[in-house]
Amino acid sequence: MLQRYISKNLCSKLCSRQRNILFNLTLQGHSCKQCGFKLYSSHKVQALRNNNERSLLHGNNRFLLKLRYYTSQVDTQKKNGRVETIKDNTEIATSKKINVKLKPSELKRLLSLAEPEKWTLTGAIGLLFISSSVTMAVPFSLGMVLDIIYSGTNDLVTAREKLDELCLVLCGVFLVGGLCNFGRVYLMSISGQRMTQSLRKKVFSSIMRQEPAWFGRTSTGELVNRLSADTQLVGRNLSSNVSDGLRSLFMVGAGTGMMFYMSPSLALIGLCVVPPVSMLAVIYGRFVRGITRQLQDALAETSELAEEKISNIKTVKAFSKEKKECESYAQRIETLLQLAYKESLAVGSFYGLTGLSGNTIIILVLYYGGGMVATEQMTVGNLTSFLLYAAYVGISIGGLSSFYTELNKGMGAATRLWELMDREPKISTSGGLRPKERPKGELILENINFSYAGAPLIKGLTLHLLPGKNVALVGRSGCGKSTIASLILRLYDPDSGRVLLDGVDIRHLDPVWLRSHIGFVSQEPVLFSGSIKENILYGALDDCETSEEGKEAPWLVAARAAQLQEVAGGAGAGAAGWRRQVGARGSQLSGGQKQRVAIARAIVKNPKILILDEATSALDTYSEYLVDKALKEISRDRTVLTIAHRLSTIQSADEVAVVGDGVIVEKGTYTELMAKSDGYFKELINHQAFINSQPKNTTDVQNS
Ligand SMILES: Nc1ncnc2c1ncn2[C@@H]1O[C@H](COP(=O)(O)OP(=O)(O)OP(=O)(O)O)[C@@H](O)[C@H]1O
Repeated sequence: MLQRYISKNLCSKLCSRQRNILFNLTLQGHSCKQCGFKLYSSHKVQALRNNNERSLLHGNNRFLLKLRYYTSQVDTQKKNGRVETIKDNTEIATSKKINVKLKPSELKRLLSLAEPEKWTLTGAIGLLFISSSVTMAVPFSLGMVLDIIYSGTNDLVTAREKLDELCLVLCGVFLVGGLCNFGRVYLMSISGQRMTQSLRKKVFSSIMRQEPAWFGRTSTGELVNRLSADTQLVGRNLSSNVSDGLRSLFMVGAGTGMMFYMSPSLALIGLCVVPPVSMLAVIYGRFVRGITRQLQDALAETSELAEEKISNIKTVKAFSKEKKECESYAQRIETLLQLAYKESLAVGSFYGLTGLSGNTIIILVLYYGGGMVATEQMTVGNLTSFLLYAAYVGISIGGLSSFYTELNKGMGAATRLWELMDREPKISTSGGLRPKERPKGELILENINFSYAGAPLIKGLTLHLLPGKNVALVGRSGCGKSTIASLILRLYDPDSGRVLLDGVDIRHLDPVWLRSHIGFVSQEPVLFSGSIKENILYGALDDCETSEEGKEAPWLVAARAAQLQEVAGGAGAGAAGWRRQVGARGSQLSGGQKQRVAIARAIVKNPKILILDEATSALDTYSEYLVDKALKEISRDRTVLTIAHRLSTIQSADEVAVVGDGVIVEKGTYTELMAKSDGYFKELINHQAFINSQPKNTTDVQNS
């Protein structure tokens, strides 16, 4: 069953991606029920291209699958345009079994989340006990009323007076009970909301802390799902669910106590159904925890698909893939539905059985209790009270089962959150040296080796960047130019070798300090929803919004340097112009306009080092001329690394460094490199000149 689960799920996950890369999986398996796919130990299966970690849950066991591949093999496939048989030693896969049984320490950790709300929760629990006591007083009072009525007393006036008195007291008690109930629900609800929001903040900051490589392996849908659904489930568990559970527990305890008080023998008969129900609850709880985890995983995959396709709707439409996307979504929903069916079956059976046991208690009490009334061992009032207590106990056992179900769902969600919150990033967000002086800006990449997911890309690269100099980094597409920029920004750490800033290994520097001195314009600039001004200020340090007397504010200087006046409404652009909204991901701006906002955002903090990854590629010739002029101006006294394809950008650099096969193959001025008769750079430029001279006949659709 377990093995079938793994093969079935893994297979459906892998099949859905349809990538032609093969993996060896060190897993035993049976046939996939859906497609008949067989998974044996060391069997080759179609798998994802990127390094991939998947966790699959069955019952109490989570399986962590680590899938890896070597890029060299992928490249071979790409070049030949067909799938090749991959040698056995080219892929590695491991599986690790992690037990996720509900442990007392985890329950304690779950409860510790409620620590900041302890006083509100204590108040709510106090109110809960009062309101529950009031509820538990009902059967007893009813019994008393009945006994007054059936007492056979001839003194009707006395009976009437007793009845009036009792009903008046009961009215007051019930009013207090109602108020307490309101207070309990209100306090529990607000503390639940507060716990959810605080958990969301913690989880979000854990996500923000992680290094970029981790994001490459983790789906956005899953993260969003953890942030929204899992946190809510945990928050609700610690408030409303605990409240309802405590109420049920109190009612079961008090009800059972009263039953024993009124008739121990009848109580024993009535409660004989409790032990089997409890055992059933334990088995059921384990099942629910497992299925919740699977459901949340499936939901995350579904959200990821929806998020990716909706945010790239123009590409979907341009290729008329609406129908295909709807089908893929429906397929994921179907998987979700199958899991939901399983859950519904389990929940339905459990609720049905607990309801049945509640009713069995009542029938047993009626049967034996009726006999006791007939033999005058019990009064009618006592039997009625007893019956009501039995009914309350029955209903509350149902309530306890629902509490247990929710608790297990909450534990499933909490373990997912802890995985995230406990993860220590490989590159910390802050901490390390923060030199007082501004850096000079001398950068040395020393014998750098770097690989993505075990696939070597940079192989012993050395590069020296001097302050005040502009170095153009050129090379074929995919040779690793952007990766070099990422290494300088310390988005990744090299496998070996060092990146030195003014002679200090950047791994010893505070990443916040380091990045505050680097301005970066990426190849595909990403803007955030908000105004032009807000987007520029996103790159600012502190005081870039305000200006010194008689001077323009730094953000405005940056905006003008990046030729943004026209985007904000012309030369005399006023405050309203700079408040122009850019839309989600900058969708209301053209590619070139987005690039200019990104340039302004990079230079607003007056960085010592400037990395421009094809920063002017989306600009028209005139804007490029203007921005280039501005960039030249602001490049003075800075270390500039320009990743460039355009000839004009390369020609204007002080030095050109050519990347090939993971190292710098050539270095020199443009003229020097072009003077080499059989140089790599010369061939590259000649090839590019040939391509540029060909008529363009393809159009790519950009999601702008
Ligand atoms: N996060 C990643 N995970 C795995 N592989 C990656 C990742 N990012 C880039 N790569 C791979 O690394 C190689 C180098 O990528 P990079 O973006 O550095 O190249 P580039 O020289 O800047 O390319 P281009 O000129 O086309 O922008 C490519 O083969 C790419 O597929």
